Amino acid sequence: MLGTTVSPQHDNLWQVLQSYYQLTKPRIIPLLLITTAASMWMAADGQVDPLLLLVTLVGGTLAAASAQVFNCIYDRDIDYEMLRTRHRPIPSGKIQSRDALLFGIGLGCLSFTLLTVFANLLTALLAMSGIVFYMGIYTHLLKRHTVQNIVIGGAAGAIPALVGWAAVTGELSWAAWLLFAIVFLWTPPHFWALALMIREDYAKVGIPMLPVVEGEESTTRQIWIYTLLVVPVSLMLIYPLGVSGFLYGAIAILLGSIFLKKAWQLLQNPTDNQLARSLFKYSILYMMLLCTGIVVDSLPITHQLTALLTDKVEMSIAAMSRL
Ligand code: HEM
Ligand SMILES: CC(C)=CCC/C(C)=C/CC/C(C)=C/COP(=O)(O)OP(=O)(O)O
Repeated sequence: MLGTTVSPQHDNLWQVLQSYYQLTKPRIIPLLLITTAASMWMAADGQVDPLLLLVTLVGGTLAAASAQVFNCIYDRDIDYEMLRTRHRPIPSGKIQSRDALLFGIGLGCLSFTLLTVFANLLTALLAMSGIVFYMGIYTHLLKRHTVQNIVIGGAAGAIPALVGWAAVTGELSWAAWLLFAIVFLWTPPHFWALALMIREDYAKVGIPMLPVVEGEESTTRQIWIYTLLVVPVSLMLIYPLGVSGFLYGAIAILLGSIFLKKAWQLLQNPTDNQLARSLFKYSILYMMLLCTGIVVDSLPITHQLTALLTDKVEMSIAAMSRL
């Protein structure tokens, strides 16, 4: 049954368009796309075909939007109950579930067609698997039933990294799976920091998010463990995989140190909402800058500058050893 929680309001065209836009949870999509783009640059050794980049990012946007629309339909009952989400288009009565369903299907079909025609079938299938995983596994099976919901469900959010690699190469490789692993391990600190701030909302609707079920101390301990894991895993792009270099390494170490410091501070003060907010905001900046680091590191100009610098250092060492 696809009835709405509140009877639909009649708005002008602009308001209707805005409501459909809001239904796609648009604020999250850019970061998903940044992981796709980073993966594409890495796969293409810094030289990405601009048309393929555009098509993949548009296809990825449509797929993520479709997934979010289905999630909004399925979760309309709890979205209506929670303060953070009750203004969303379905619980607030601006869009009917039936119309949203057609919109979500349309977005998914467009994405599949675009990616199949202009990228390749693997890319399109991966994007569709993102929709199925987010909707079927995370939203339906896990979110309301297990405290591990976002750990396993986090795999959906990591799929865009695979999409980017597949678009460039037509296959998957260790590097693609490593970027997947970085996003996967990053998701628990990202989400639990936020969940610490809004646990009452989740408790009210009976969603078993970790801070609700196990409390602040256990949550901050698990945030710390995942942060401890994500930092060394981010460095594996340099060794053993050898797909990123010194510049990325410096960026990953700097960003990772700040991530660890913030997670450690929260571990020492599990009830401090300001620290949780700061970690949540930083988690977004971390992923944004880490992916930017991957892109910049992959550029031919960076390779040339690194080679030049290495030559100079080697020459200086040779000159000093002759003295
Ligand atoms: C299971 C995995 C995830 C869960 C449960 C989750 C949950 C959330 C929630 C509840 C918010 C607050 C949104 C709001 O206030 O409406 C949020 C914000 C955000 N998430 Fe995640 N997230 C997950 C994975 C990801 C991934 C993989 C990315 C991108 C790589 C991402 C990027 C963002 C961004 C950029 C924001 C901030 C949006 C804003 O500006 O308000 N999230 N996340
Ligand atoms: C390739 C592809 C299409 C991948 C799908 C990626 C995707 C849509 C990830 C979303 C991750 C996310 C923000 C989950 C929050 O859901 P929630 O239901 O817990 O959030 P809410 O409480 O704000 O509703």
